[in-house]
Amino acid sequence: MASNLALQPQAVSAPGKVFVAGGYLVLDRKYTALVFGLDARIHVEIEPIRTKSGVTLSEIIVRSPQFREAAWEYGYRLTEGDGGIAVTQLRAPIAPSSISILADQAYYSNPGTPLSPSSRFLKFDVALSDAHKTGLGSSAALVTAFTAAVLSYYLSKDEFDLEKEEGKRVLHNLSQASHCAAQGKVGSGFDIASAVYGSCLYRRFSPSLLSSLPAPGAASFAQKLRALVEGDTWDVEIAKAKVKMPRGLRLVMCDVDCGSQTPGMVKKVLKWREENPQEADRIWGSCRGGMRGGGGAYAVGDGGDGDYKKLKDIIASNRALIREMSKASDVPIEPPQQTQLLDACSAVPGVVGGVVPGAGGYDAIVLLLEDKEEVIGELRKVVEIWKVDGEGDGGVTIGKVGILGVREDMVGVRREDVEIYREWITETS
Ligand SMILES: Nc1ncnc2c1ncn2[C@@H]1O[C@H](COP(=O)(O)OP(=O)(O)O)[C@@H](O)[C@H]1O
Ligand SMILES: C[C@@](O)(CCOP(=O)(O)OP(=O)(O)O)CC(=O)O
Repeated sequence: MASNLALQPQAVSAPGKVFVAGGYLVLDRKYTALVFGLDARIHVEIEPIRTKSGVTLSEIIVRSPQFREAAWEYGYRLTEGDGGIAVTQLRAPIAPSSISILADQAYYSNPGTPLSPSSRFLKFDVALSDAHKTGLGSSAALVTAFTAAVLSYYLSKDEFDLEKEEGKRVLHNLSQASHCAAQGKVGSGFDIASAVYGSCLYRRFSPSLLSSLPAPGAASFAQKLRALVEGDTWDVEIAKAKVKMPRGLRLVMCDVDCGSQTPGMVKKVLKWREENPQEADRIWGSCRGGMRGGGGAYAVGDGGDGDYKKLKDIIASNRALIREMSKASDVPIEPPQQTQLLDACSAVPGVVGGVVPGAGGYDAIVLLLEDKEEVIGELRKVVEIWKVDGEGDGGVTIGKVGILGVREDMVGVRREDVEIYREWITETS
């Protein structure tokens, strides 16, 4: 570990995601997912604590200066028996920070104001708990950028280099372990994969890798965690080269206001699969066929004839299978309200098609379309006046639909120039 004198400010950003194909299936290692990274990023800047009085503090202070009262203070100590460094949240209300988190605008739909005319980030006049998230994977991008910033800060370049493949591999594995610990559950981890690598085809790691670790702080935790994240037993498969947006196309995401959230969708789908293995295997097997075609089509484009027929067919048959799975499991993955919206958007000239991203439900859709102003203009006309009459299926009424200011991006985690954040960083008193 570098000596204190050598610690230099570092900054890292990581992208959000949109999950395009393979939802639920990817929870099983037999299947892969197609996930796109987005151009909305979360940034983390880390630097020595600067106190006005010159006093040295043995603390890590984390702040989200875009939000009200968003500062967390931690003390740290080395545990016995190689349990690692234990981090304890402190109660003392000391203000500023050494680690700062800054999120691009598209992560939240709250109105914000720039600190200065050239400011890339907005100040939101709300607490973080009142922020309206747009669901772009803020927690995974945050954990990834945070982990990368901390590793870059405390380790020498020989020990950790974000620009090297090995650095990315260790960052990926450690971020997965941290995100699972923070969320208290093991998802497929597709969001951490896209935060590190950008758009990719993703096959998950075996969940048993993490369940065999001792609890954080318990004897030999540090040593076992290190061996796991640096070793070669981590069996994730990430194929970046297989995913390219066909020339001339782009993704557009729409945020859908709705009065209902459906908790427990994953649990319910997995229960259905357990109770109906034959039906589930048939549907999932067909989805996998579609995924192969889909991944390939995204990679090679559509022969340049401009009508994207092959892609249209793949999207249509994937959606039909998703609806079949929705019906069989009684989970609103692509509920009728979203079918109507997707069909209306897909009928706009220049729109190739669209799906409900990730776990599905009522709150978003993602569309693939020709990257032309007039196509977005026509699409805007359709979504801005979109209204489903009366209460839809399941008692859910869809409200306003908005186009988010994001698009796909191939770039994963990257170092940033610390100067971008200057106006957001304040001294500790
Ligand atoms: N700007 C931010 N600063 C600090 N924490 C944030 C910020 N944005 C999001 N988070 C954290 O990420 C969590 C959101 O995670 P999650 O509910 O999984 O949403 P998402 O679908 O966007 O990943 C929040 O509970 C919050 O703790
Ligand atoms: C069901 C899933 O396969 C995909 C869920 O994708 P979303 O994009 O809906 O996820 P969140 O951002 O966590 O809400 C679960 C998983 O793979 O972990």
